[in-house]
Amino acid sequence: MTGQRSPKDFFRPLAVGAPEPLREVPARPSRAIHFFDPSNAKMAAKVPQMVGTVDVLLGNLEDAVKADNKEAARHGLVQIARDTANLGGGSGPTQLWTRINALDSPWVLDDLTTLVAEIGDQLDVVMVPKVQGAEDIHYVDRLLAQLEARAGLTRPILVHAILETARGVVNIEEICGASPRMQGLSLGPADLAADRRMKTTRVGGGHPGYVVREDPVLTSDNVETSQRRTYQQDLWHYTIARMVDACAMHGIYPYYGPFGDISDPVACEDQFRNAFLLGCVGTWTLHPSQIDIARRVFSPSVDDVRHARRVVAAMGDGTGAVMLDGKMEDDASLKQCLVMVELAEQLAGIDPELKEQYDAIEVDA
Ligand SMILES: CCC(=O)SCCNC(=O)CCNC(=O)[C@H](O)C(C)(C)COP(=O)(O)OP(=O)(O)OC[C@H]1O[C@@H](n2cnc3c(N)ncnc32)[C@H](O)[C@@H]1OP(=O)(O)O
Ligand SMILES: O=CC(=O)O
Ligand SMILES: [Mg+2]
Repeated sequence: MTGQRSPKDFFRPLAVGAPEPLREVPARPSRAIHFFDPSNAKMAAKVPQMVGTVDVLLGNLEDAVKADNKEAARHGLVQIARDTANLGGGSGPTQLWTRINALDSPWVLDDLTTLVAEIGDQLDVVMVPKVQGAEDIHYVDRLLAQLEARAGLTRPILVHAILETARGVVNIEEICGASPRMQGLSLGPADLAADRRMKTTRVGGGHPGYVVREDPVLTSDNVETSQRRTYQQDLWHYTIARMVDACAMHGIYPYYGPFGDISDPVACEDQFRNAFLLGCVGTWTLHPSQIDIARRVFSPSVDDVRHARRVVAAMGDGTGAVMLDGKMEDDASLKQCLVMVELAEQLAGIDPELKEQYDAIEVDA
């Protein structure tokens, strides 16, 4: 593809002395990417006690941080990273991510140069907002390599793109394949709605006007018999499905993004679950009350793990077809079950409560 590196150069470091790019993106649990504003003293004070209780802590520098607080947020993040034990750095229970300012903003260059120099060894992933195409990833890729080399880092910092422009959606495959640093994509429903000129005013979630109405049921005299019910549809289905395919094709991870109605945990849970079922591995949490919802939704249920283990056991060498509870299982349903079993194993490795629940599962033949 035009502008892409040739296969032989794809995994070469982009600066002398920069760490070797990874061949495979590590599958680290990231059910909740928890956003905090490092310039907000109350939020910042809560961060140390959140380590170990949430998969990812993300110091947000972009939207939702007031322009006057941009520098305080950047320096606040450096301070928090330095002062908080076991935060980020490729191992440990909680990763450290940041969302930098947009690439055309007056703040982004200082965001990257400061953060990589000061806390690059702790920073696991840099989330880049409003990514339009591969050129944005190429810019960040080269700059990160130069900064990593200067800082003497031995582990590459990964890059995550937010899909929040129409052009970004159109260019989704080239964005995912633009660099071995690409870790994943998040849906940015608020900016995406604005960029598409959708007629919504919400941050993610559904809309009562986006419905399908059932057909009229008529009597023999052509009179409608009852009220026609409507069914609310998911505004984000198309975009999330595209993200899931593009990410799976490139071996990287898709995430739902923000759900802004903090006071509606039920709808939040539904939106997160739709994304989980379609293939997303996690979501953003904007308020502490959303963390448990994300953790619950993006961890396979005990019933699903029990069923998946039963199918794996019944399928023996993994070929052929068997009947379980009146349903046919074969190589393809086995592969789905293995996704569930592997995710459960991975999560049990970092979540003692889940480990206990999964370990207690008894599988009958
Ligand atoms: C729209 C597209 C996007 O870009 S979404 C991503 C950008 N937005 C964000 O990052 C928003 C992050 N969240 C927030 O700013 C706050 O949670 C908002 C939504 C403003 C609500 O804050 P507030 O009114 O203080 O809520 P509250 O009174 O219920 O808070 C209770 C205590 O919890 C704290 N808290 C709040 N949010 C967080 C958070 N994200 N991380 C850590 N702590 C948080 C509050 O400071 C408050 O603390 P305390 O009990 O007063 O000490
Ligand atoms: O940044 C997120 C969005 O929804 O916009
Ligand atoms: Mg946005």
